[in-house]
Amino acid sequence: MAEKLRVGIVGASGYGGVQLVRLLLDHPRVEIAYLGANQNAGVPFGELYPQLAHRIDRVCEAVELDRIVEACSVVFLATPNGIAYTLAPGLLAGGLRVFDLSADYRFVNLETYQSWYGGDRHDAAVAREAVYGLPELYRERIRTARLVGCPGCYPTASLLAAAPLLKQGLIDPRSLIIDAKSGVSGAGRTLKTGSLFAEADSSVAAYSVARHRHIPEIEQICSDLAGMRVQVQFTPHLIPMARGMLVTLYAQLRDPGLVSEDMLTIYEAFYRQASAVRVLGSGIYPQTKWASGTNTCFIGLEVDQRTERVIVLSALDNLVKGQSGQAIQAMNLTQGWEEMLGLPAVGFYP
Ligand SMILES: NC(=O)C1=CN([C@@H]2O[C@H](COP(=O)(O)OP(=O)(O)OC[C@H]3O[C@@H](n4cnc5c(N)ncnc54)[C@H](OP(=O)(O)O)[C@@H]3O)[C@@H](O)[C@H]2O)C=CC1
Ligand SMILES: CC(=O)N[C@@H](CCC(=O)OP(=O)(O)O)C(=O)O
Repeated sequence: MAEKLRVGIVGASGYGGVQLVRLLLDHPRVEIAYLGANQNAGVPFGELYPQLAHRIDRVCEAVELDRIVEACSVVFLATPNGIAYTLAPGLLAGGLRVFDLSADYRFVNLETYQSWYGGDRHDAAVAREAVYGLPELYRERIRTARLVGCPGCYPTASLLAAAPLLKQGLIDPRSLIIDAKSGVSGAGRTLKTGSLFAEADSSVAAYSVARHRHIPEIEQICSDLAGMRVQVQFTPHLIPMARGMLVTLYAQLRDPGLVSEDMLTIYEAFYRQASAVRVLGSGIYPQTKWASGTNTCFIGLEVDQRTERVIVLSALDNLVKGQSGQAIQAMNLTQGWEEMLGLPAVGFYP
């Protein structure tokens, strides 16, 4: 049996971190060699997450570059925006492969990043090397990447819903409207008033309307797919559940003669090789519950012949296909392993 790949997780104490631990503990080809945290540095992981204490006996360490380079061949950065770009240059120089779960390495243009996220960046050469980590769209580039900027939940659910339409020129790209709903874990484990039970329970609300930070990221990839500049209307909502995401996308068809069955055939062909995407049959619309705990994105659609619009629905688990699972899927590709190795495809349902 080949030696196991030594992987590290920076931000192990957060929601993304604990998902990575959960999934990597059951991955047959890796061993967890390092866990890093910030305020929780020095705390045994099993104390933070007693439900995993019987599976992993590691302390969350302070984030020190030399220690990570010495311990690992691959590292996942599950940290808030603005941390990865301080670490990735040193980790790459130390010979590691880096999978960043934050937004730091998702942008081709660093000025776009800085105008939406702020920060003072001096890592342009490293950023140029980064590959956008959505395997369904950039599989071949990911295979050879040393640095992968993994997309988060909203861009993943939105782009998987939109990609066949844009790539094949089926819609007027200016008509794209994306309505998205996220469970509260999307906001991370850090304390925030909006994530309190009394705020989020029994209530639904939109936020960051017309100014959410995922707009430029979604537009960047939509433009790449369409071969022209695309602007989208994107509205996120917080809904009272712990995990899960549902996107409803609307767009005006170029050919009003297309019916739902034609469109389903197009989507099925587009995602035939994509083991993390399931295109549902006619009249079946996805539920977040089906995707819970899995690295699968479920897609359903309908053409409304009255309005000449297509409506595409996509559901995923924000913490798995929308975050940690996606990063592991990218790691599998860089190692030449089966893309879904170690990743659950069957949900908890109900
Ligand atoms: N939650 C989600 O659904 C998704 C999140 N993402 C992205 O993934 C990343 C992680 O998100 P999430 O897991 O939700 O976040 P959490 O808030 O749950 O966890 C953040 C983690 O980062 C650590 N951290 C904070 N500051 C530093 C620092 N200065 N140096 C090193 N580590 C630090 C924290 O350590 P400590 O606890 O010790 O302070 C903690 O482990 C974010 O960039 C987020 O945008 C992407 C897709 C979906
Ligand atoms: C509910 C909630 O607060 N969600 C987060 C999405 C987190 C995420 O996915 O962030 P990145 O893709 O940028 O890493 C938000 O709206 O900012």
